[in-house]
Amino acid sequence: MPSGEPLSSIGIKVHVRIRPTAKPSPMFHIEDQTNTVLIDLLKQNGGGAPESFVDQIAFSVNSITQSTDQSEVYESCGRALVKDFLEGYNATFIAYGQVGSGKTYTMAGDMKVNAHRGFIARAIHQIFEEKEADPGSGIVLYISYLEIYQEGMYDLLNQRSKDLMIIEESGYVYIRGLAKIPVETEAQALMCFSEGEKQRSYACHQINQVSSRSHTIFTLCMEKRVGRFKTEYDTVVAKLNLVDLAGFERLKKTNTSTGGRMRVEACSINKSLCLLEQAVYAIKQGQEYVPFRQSKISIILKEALSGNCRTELILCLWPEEYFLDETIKASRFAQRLKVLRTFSIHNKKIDCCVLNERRHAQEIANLQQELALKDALQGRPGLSFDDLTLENYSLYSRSLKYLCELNMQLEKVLSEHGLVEPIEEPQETESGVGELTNQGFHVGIAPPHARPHNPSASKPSPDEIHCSHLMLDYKEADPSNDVWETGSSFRNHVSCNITIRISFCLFI
Ligand SMILES: Nc1ncnc2c1ncn2[C@@H]1O[C@H](COP(=O)(O)OP(=O)(O)OP(=O)(O)O)[C@@H](O)[C@H]1O
Repeated sequence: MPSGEPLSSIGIKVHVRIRPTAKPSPMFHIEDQTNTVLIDLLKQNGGGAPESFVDQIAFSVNSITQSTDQSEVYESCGRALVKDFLEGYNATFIAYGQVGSGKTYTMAGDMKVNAHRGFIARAIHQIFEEKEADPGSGIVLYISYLEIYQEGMYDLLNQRSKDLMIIEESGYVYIRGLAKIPVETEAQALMCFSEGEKQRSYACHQINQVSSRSHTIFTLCMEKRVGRFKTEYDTVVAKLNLVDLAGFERLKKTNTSTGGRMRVEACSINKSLCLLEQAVYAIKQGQEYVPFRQSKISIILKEALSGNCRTELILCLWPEEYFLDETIKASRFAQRLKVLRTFSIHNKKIDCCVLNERRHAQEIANLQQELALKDALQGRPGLSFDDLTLENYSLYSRSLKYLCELNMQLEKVLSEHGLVEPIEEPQETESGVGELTNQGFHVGIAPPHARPHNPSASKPSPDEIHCSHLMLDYKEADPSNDVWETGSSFRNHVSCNITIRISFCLFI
């Protein structure tokens, strides 16, 4: 993909991961060839007993895996997205499903056993592998770890953090106060992740012994320098969000229906997921107003759902009879999400030099306008400043500086040798060829200050613009010798009988 080229819209990918279960439902099927999840529905017979499996709902997805092998799942669902991130594209990977379906197992896994490490540790490994393989790429990485617990936002990498605030600026969402920890090695990054994990809110209930009570977003930000002077844009930046959503739960099934903290947590989780679903539905329907601001997780996922981001979702399913309703509900959400389209831009940060150049270009444009206005007022129409480009401008500024220095040098050297009188008031010379001999010709090359001007033409040609160099030639002051040397080594000849010629043409 050529740098800086925006991509056309891309669809959100949905992968399904089916967790192992002792009692799989006979009504749950998968069709590997077409990547379809099929669920049989019982037809109710006038409120009586179900007649037969007559209806079937089909959910088509991008891939389905029943593997318990973490590495296999990462290779098929994660590696490509992390590669996109390393190339400079924003990416988000979301784990979604009911409680106990395997979201945290997929994202975090078990850090103590290598083979059981989840998506986050594997992504970190892939990123540092790439960084180390190409030390010249200058990859710089930062980590943030955010938790949304009962609509409050907390920094898992800073225990003292209070409820953080979301800032939305020019369509981008930031979390004010969220730490961005620079990490140089894989070990440092894993350490950050493990420290954050320790701060997460978990609880034990009937369905899951270690159930997440919050949504978490582990973010890796990358800056990749691509050579300061090679191109205009020299830093590629990208963000990888790894999202472990809390699972929706039926209060009766988790046995948290009798009040207390876990019930409040469950209600908050269910509500936020329901609001996220509403936002997804609104985008899918093409509604003008999308209710992102109704919940923290919705607004944080705004970019992943409809902005500059490559987004993939892993739908974790637990295909037991007991959870069939939850399986259908989760599959419906994923199906809606799958039709959403985002876009993806190769993100580049403009460096200060370029910004300065742009500022100069703007300044020139403003000055040109002013000068044109002045000329018009003074009755000098027809002068054009179009050819004074940024390049010419810097050439001009350099010539000017050079001129001033040379002028002083020239005066000094010549007056030291008693060849000329020091010049108090520099003559204003706009253009032309001055000739200086050791006979005492007064020389003054004044820094031009009026405007880009060539007396011989109303509009300077680009060639003439390039003449704004000062030429310093010298030759032996022998009239028969017509060979001019160029350069400032006339200093060595000054005591001899030489002629110095200064030619310049400035558009001032
Ligand atoms: N694909 C899988 N292979 C092996 N074990 C799994 C798999 N998925 C889940 N498990 C096991 O099931 C249990 C529950 O998984 P996990 O905690 O990841 O669910 P969850 O969706 O994150 O639940 P919650 O929403 O309550 O946090 C864990 O003990 C985990 O090890």
